[in-house]
Amino acid sequence: MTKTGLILAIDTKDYDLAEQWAQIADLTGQMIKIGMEFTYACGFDAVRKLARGRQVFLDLKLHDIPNTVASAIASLVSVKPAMLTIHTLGGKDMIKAARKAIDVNFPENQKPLLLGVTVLTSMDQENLNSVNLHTTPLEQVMKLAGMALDAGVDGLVCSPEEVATLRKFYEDKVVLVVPGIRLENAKTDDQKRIMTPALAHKAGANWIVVGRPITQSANPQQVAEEIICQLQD
Ligand SMILES: O=c1ccn([C@@H]2O[C@H](COP(=O)(O)O)[C@@H](O)[C@H]2O)c(=O)[nH]1
Repeated sequence: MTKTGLILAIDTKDYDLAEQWAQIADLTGQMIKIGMEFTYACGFDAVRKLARGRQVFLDLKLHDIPNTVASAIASLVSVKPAMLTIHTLGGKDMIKAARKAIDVNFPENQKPLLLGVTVLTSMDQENLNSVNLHTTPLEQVMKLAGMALDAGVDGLVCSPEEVATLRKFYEDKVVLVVPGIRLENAKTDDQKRIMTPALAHKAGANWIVVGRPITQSANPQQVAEEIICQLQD
């Protein structure tokens, strides 16, 4: 069975709260995810400060022309992220430029994994249709996955619903990072393609990403520990 780790999503505009959550992640041995909310609100000095001494997934979901994405990635070296994201919908030229930017700019032992976001976990069939995509989420994820892996990503961000198919097809040749995790299998917010931690682990996720179910709970550390228990075989 694939080993699954927990990544805590630090989605807040408040530096002190981010530090409190990151310390819970430190105690339970988790990686932290820094995304747009914290970065835009607190700035890059704060990102570097929060990242210092920690394993960081920098989830900025870059999506622009190849030259701009490559230049942006070159500016992220000082954060020393373990993983970073681009949108696969940026296309193969953008992905190849991102690959090259990592290979050229990051020191050999500090190259982050390049992850391609496939179909956002907040999108269901209706949402796909609304952007004129008349495929199922699974078909769209598989199509983007093939293109993105050919173009040079190390792994994919997908919903738990696609993990088993991707794992069967690519075996252990791809890193699968999986948000859309909910403690109950019931849709209550913006996440549409969801699963519990235990089921995402069984399906073959390398990492699950969890934010609000931990950070908005009455006892974040306890919930994090309970989730980690669900990831044991
Ligand atoms: O398809 C995607 C890609 C990224 N995310 C990010 O993961 C976390 C999930 O947080 P929750 O509070 O557990 O919903 C959040 O930072 C998203 O930006 C995603 O949800 N789906």
